[in-house]
Amino acid sequence: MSDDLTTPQSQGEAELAFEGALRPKSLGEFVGQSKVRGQLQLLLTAARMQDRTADHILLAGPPGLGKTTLAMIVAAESERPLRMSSGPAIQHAGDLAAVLSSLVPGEVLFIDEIHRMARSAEEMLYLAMEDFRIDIMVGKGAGATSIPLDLAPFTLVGATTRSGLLPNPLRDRFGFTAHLEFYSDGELEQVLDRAAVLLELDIDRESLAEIAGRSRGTPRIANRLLRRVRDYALVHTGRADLGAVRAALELYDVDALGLDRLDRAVMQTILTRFDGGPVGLSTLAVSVGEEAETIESVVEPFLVRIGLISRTPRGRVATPDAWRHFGMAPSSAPGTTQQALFTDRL
Ligand SMILES: Nc1ncnc2c1ncn2[C@@H]1O[C@H](COP(=O)(O)OP(=O)(O)OP(=O)(O)O)[C@@H](O)[C@H]1O
Ligand SMILES: [Mg+2]
Repeated sequence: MSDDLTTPQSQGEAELAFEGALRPKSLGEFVGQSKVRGQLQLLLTAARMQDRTADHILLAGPPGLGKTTLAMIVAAESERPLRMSSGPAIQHAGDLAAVLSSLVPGEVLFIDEIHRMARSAEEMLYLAMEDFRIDIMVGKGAGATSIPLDLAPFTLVGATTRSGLLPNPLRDRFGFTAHLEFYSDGELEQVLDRAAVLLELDIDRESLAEIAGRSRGTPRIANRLLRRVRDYALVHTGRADLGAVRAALELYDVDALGLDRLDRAVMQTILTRFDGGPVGLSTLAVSVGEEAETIESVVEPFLVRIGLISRTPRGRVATPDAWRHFGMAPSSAPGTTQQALFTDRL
């Protein structure tokens, strides 16, 4: 991925430390996602009333919307210890067996990017989730035997940016799937307001609204832009006002809609190379030199949400708003790029 200010993925250690400091610690502090919050609250309260471990929870949604934060909150609210792992770290069933067999009763196990776990581990996880038991294979070939091992009851919290990639048997074993949505500008203002207090930054409402509007519906980006505005105020203007916000965001190429370089590259490609579309996902990915997965899970959901592209059975199409935002007019001779039109992977 690029290192643009508006990529929703986390960028390095400094940002991780910063995120840790700003992470809400309870459901009450968690801004927005009111539906998901209500659903989680009920599930956790019921478990607590019966003094049992909560059902397994799957958190699905684009990067930076609060999946890791919610996993930590689940553990904190249920007053249980939290173990953190991730799909890429579980490349063999043995990796998972080691984690599962060392859990203490009631522990919350967070597996980030769960769609990237090894297949063999996935199968072990089915049994573990359902019966709190795993079968450990010993030996090879005809002499191989499986030894059953009982596990302490645990709550699995899985996070994924690609819930479509999860096999059905795994998805079905979660008691609840939370689909996180992009945040409204008003909600992002609340996120920023809270962050400004924690950063001891004096900033007015108008400025917060301006940052919120350019944050791609994503708290991680909102917080990152706020940091750059803080820098700008420190170095140049002495205070974080609308002038500082506009100048800082212009300096970092964040446009009025919060589009970043990759968003713009995708839009320009659809508009100019493909005459507004329709164009298929993999053709688009090749054209902008980015992986189809990134386009599909990071770029496209946001562009669809703000109404710049729509998905049709024949591929991605630019909307009239898109032509307007980029100051272009639809080509008067549609079909001139027909030979470049593919409708793969709709
Ligand atoms: N609802 C929220 N209220 C306040 N701050 C939030 C909220 N959601 C996320 N944040 C902030 O955004 C940052 C990123 O959130 P988080 O790390 O939980 O995202 P994520 O969904 O796990 O992203 P990824 O898919 O990249 O792992 C957090 O550090 C936190 O400061
Ligand atoms: Mg995360």
